[in-house]
Order: sequence, then structure tokens, then C-alpha cells
Amino acid sequence: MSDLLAPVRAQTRPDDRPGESLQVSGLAKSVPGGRQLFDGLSLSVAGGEIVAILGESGVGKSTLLNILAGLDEPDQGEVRVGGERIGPLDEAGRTRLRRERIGFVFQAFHILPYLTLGQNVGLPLALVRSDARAIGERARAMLEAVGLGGRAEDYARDLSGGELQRVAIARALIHEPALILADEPTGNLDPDTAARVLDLLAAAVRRTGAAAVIVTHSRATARIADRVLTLTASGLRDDTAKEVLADGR
Ligand SMILES: Nc1ncnc2c1ncn2[C@@H]1O[C@H](COP(=O)(O)OP(=O)(O)OP(=O)(O)O)[C@@H](O)[C@H]1O
Repeated sequence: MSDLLAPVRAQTRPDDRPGESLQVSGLAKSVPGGRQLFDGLSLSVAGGEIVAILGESGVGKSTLLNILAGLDEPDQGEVRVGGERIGPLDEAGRTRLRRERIGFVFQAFHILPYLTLGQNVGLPLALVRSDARAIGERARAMLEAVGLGGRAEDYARDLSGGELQRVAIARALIHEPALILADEPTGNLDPDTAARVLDLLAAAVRRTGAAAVIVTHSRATARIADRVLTLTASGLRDDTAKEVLADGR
């Protein structure tokens, strides 16, 4: 699989990857009603690094992920993706930044059922480039990399949950984003499929040099992370050592 990703890697923008692919500083957010979800939250994630964020339901994990994607506005603080500040960008600028620099693996997949797998995976590139033949080739290589080689012409509506999740990972990585944002990437998958999908995600992240932030309730997901952080009412706590001990790593 790694060899199949190599041609994709060769077409990335070499000047585009500063040491820290995600930098968050001094983030504050409260929800309507006044409850403060976080205040003074800072986080840096380097290219090729996977950070898992755990935390109780309602603590603000999805809100944080939405702020990192420029889909929600913090009350204070700054987010940089691939060195670019989200704050000053208008909607068009944020859309461009998401298309160019961020890959999403969200719970509902957002895989379009009436497009083929090749069209689904190629979509992030088709939004910013027009060479359909090259996009098709890269989409096929990405599908092969996630174990769906030869399926580019199949329709997404016919896939199982695990297959859809693999398509979502291929699509998230095809444009070599600086940042991967994943929300429960193994939600609804059986343990074996979940383990395979996670290993695939981890290998692809390392190979492409993206920074990855994975929000999850699952300790199995945290297993592939370099750092395990828990979001609490008083901020992000580094639980990596605890998770490593619990896992016997
Ligand atoms: N637009 C909004 N208006 C009011 N409250 C909101 C809004 N958005 C989020 N919240 C509240 O903010 C809190 C954090 O929500 P969020 O979805 O970020 O939590 P979470 O940690 O991702 O939870 P879960 O693990 O259950 O998905 C919740 O209490 C939620 O009800």
C-alpha cells in the first residue's frame, strides 16, 4: 500500500509543510447560555503525528473539531493549519483552506451514494483541479491503497459500513492535506473492521505526513495515536502515559 501512495506524495507542495501542521493557541469557547467549554486551550500537532482526543459526552470535542476546521468560531484564540491562520479568512477563504489543506473523516462519512467510488474519492481534487484523467488515476491508486482496488466503477450505495469508511479515508487523503480531522472514524464498525480501518488510517497519515486529530470515545482508536489527550472542563490533559500503560505498549 505504501508504494501506491508514493506517486501521490510526489505531487505535493514541498513548501507547504512547516514542522507543525496544526497550531492552536489560547482558544476559548462558550456555548449559548454562557457555559465555558474551554479557555486558553493550546495544541500543536506535527506532520505525521496522530493525536487522539478523548473526553466525556458534551465536554466540547466536536465543537473543538469544528473550530479547527473553520466551521465554528472561537471566542478567542488562533488556529493555524499548514501555517495559515483561519481567523482572518472570510467564508470563501475558509472553504478554499478546507478544500486544499484539510481531509475529513466524519461519522456520517458524507460519501455520495449515487457517485462511483472513483468519483467520491476524486472529489476533493475535482474541486480544485480539472485534469479528470489524472484525478481518476489518483483516485484508483488511493482506492487500491485502502484495499478497494478494482472497485472504482462501483457505486457507493452498494458498500458495507467498513467499505464506506475506507472510501472516506481514501477521499480524506487524496489531496495530501496538511491536516486530517476525524470524528469517531470507527463508529458503527465491528472490532475487526475497526482495527483494520485504524491501521490503514495510521499508515496513510504517516506516509503522507499529515497531522491527524481524532476525536473518539474508543480506547482502541487511541491505541494508534502518538498522543492521547483528554478534554475536560479545565482543558486538555495529556493521558498518553496512562493509555500506554493500560495498553501494555
Ligand atoms: N449551538 C449550540 N447551542 C447551544 N449549545 C451548544 C451548541 N453547540 C454545542 N452546544 C453544547 O456544547 C456542548 C459540547 O458539545 P459537543 O458536541 O462539542 O460535545 P462532545 O464532547 O463532542 O460530545 P459527544 O461526545 O456527546 O459527541 C454540549 O453541551 C452541547 O449541548
